Amino acid sequence: MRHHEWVPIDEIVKKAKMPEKDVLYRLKRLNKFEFVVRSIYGYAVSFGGYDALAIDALYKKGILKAIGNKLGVGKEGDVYNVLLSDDREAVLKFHKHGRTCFTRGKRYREFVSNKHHISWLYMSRLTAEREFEILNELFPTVKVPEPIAQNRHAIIMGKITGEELKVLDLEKLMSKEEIEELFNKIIEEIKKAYKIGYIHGDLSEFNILLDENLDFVIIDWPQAITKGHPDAEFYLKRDINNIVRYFKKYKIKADPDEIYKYVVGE
Ligand SMILES: Nc1ncnc2c1ncn2[C@@H]1O[C@H](COP(=O)(O)OP(=O)(O)OP(=O)(O)O)[C@@H](O)[C@H]1O
Ligand SMILES: [Mg+2]
Ligand SMILES: [Mg+2]
Repeated sequence: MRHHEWVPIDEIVKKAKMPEKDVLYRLKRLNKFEFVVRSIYGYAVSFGGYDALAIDALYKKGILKAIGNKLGVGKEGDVYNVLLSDDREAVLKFHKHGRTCFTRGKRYREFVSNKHHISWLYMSRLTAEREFEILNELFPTVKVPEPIAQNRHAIIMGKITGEELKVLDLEKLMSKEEIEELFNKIIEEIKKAYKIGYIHGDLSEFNILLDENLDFVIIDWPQAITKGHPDAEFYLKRDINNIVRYFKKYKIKADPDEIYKYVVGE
C-alpha cells in the first residue's frame, strides 16, 4: 500500500499464495463490490475496500459490534454512529484525505514532509493516526471526544449527542450571560490546548458541538498544528477571530488581540 497504489496481478498472485485463476476470481468479485479498482497497471484498494478492511480489523479486535447510520459527510471524511462491544454508543470517522480540498494538504506537510509518493490511502491513514494521537494528548484536559480506537484511516471516538453551534440559535437556548459564559469557556479550551502544545487550525462554529446540557465539545482535530509551527500565530489568530466573529452576532464584544495575548500568556 505504501509503495504502490497499483499492484500488478503477478505480485498479488505471489503474495496470495493461491493459484492464479483463484486470485483472478476473487479480484473480480472484489471489483464487483467496488472494494478494488482495476487499471492497466493492476489493482488498487478503493476507499470502500479500505473502509471494509478497517471495519474488519476493529471488529476482530473486539472493539466494534455494529455500524449504524451516517452522521454527516465532512469535507474530509464520513462519520457513522457505531455500537461498541460493551454496548456503548460511539462514532466512527473515516478520514478521506484528498477527496476534495487540495490546499489543506499544505498543513499536513509538517508531519509528512520527508515522505515521497504518498498515496491517498496512506495519507488518510496518516491523518487518522494524527487525529487519534492529538485526541489522546488533549483528552480529558480539553473538551474533545474521548479517543477509543484507531485502525488504518478510521478512528472511533466518544459520541457527542448534540448539534454544531452553526445550526443553533443560542438566544433560544440560553440567556445573554450564559452565551457570554460559553464564549469564555471556549477561549479557556483554546488556551488549555495551546498549553498542551496544539492549535486547532480549523476552529469555527462548524467544529463545536453543543450537547443537551449546554456543554460543548471541540471536534475535528487532524489539521491541528503544534505551537512551534512557523505559522502557529497565523492559525491561532484565525481560530480566535472565527470564535469572536461567531459570538459577535450575539452581541458579545471581545478584542481578538487581547484574547491572543491571553491564550499564549502564562
Ligand atoms: N464525536 C462526535 N460525536 C458526534 N458527532 C460527531 C463527532 N465527530 C464528528 N461528528 C459529526 O460529523 C461531522 C463531521 O466530523 P468532522 O468535523 O470531525 O469531520 P470532517 O470530515 O473533518 O469535516 P469538515 O468538513 O468540517 O472538515 C461533524 O460536523 C459532526 O456533525
Ligand atoms: Mg468539521
Ligand atoms: Mg475537518
